[in-house]
Amino acid sequence: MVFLERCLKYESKVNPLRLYLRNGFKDSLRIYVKGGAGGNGYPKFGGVGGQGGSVVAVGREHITLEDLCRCNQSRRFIAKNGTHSTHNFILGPPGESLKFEVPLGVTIYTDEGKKLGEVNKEGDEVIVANGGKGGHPKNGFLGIKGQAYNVKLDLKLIADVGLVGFPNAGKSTLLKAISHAKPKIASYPFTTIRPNIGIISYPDFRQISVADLPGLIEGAHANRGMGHEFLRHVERTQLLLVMADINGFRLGYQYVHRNCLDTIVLLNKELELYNPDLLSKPKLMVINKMDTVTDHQHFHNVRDKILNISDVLKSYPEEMRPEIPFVFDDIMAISAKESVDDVNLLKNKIRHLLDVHNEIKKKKELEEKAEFIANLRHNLGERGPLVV
Ligand SMILES: Nc1nc2c(ncn2[C@@H]2O[C@H](COP(=O)(O)OP(=O)(O)OP(=O)(O)O)[C@@H](O)[C@H]2O)c(=O)[nH]1
Ligand SMILES: [Mg+2]
Repeated sequence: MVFLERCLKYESKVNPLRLYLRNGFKDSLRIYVKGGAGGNGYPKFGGVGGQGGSVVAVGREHITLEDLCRCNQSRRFIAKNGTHSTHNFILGPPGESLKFEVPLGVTIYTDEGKKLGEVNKEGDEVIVANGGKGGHPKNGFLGIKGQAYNVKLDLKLIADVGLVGFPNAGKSTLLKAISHAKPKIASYPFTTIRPNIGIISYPDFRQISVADLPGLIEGAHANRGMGHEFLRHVERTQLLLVMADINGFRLGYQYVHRNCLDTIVLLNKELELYNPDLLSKPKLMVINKMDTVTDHQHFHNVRDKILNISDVLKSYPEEMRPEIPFVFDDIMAISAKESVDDVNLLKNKIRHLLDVHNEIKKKKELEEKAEFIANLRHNLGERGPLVV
């Protein structure tokens, strides 16, 4: 713990999302946890043993799963046993709990897949293994063992914006253009093999984090390609930025060429198959590589079709057709590589959309609260006034 505190002091001035860039990216970790055993009771005086300590995960902003490995290389987290009851201490003191720090966005599962809890905010605590009860008259004065098992820490990034698209669409190129991130960029598919995070910094010091994910291909839901397993990282983003290449995509010569609209329909289908809730998020459509086409009418055609997607989908085979069609907040045409103006416009659009949706969310929460209070008042009124 002391070492961890030292690590944290050193890291405390660094933006937590930047830590992922520096430390590489680990999004899953298996550890062993063991709650302390309860202390034995003292039959002669009816003494009760101390409760065993628990193992508790605590959410901390400035930490990564790599830090956790570095600070506890054995990956064993064991709490202290409760003290036996004696003639001096009829009630045995409880064992000390072991608290360890985990990054925000971690969900903890047992090997059987049971979810123990989520850590989403600074200071959130999840009891990962309970300590055993102390021995007392009803259990024959024998302390009970604490829970002991392996658990998996699954990290979902908490970025503001998630970049999704087919491979080669230019997602990493965009991330590089809007932030100081240095993702690998190349003209072949699947250049990005793990999520990258970049921070957009605005002149008024506002910062917005963007997660660039490996490209998705059709059939991703059936584990084709590698994008699917990373989709969980967009589950907690507030805005989805869907990116498509105006020229479409072809995985290789043995595969069919998908035009720009096809790739958007296929992305729609893949996101829906992964988790339909993703489709209710605010979404921005960005058509990239506009510098490669001379005729902008092509973009307008694609945009018109996206706006009429329900009709357009009728012409697609059933297996490609999503049930919940994309509805975008806006559709933009850019050249991530060649146009600084386009990139700046996009940066401002991202900020604007996040602000608008946050306002809507806040308003909705206030309305729900007001409705709850109104219902409460109504119910109390029916039962007559409260007498205190
Ligand atoms: N002409 C042009 N080329 C672009 C543009 N944006 C990206 N590219 C090129 O497209 C290729 C793929 O770009 P990436 O940024 O690696 O694409 P990606 O979507 O991150 O690809 P994956 O990581 O494989 O999913 C690279 O050769 C880029 O230079 C653009 O606006 N115009
Ligand atoms: Mg990439």
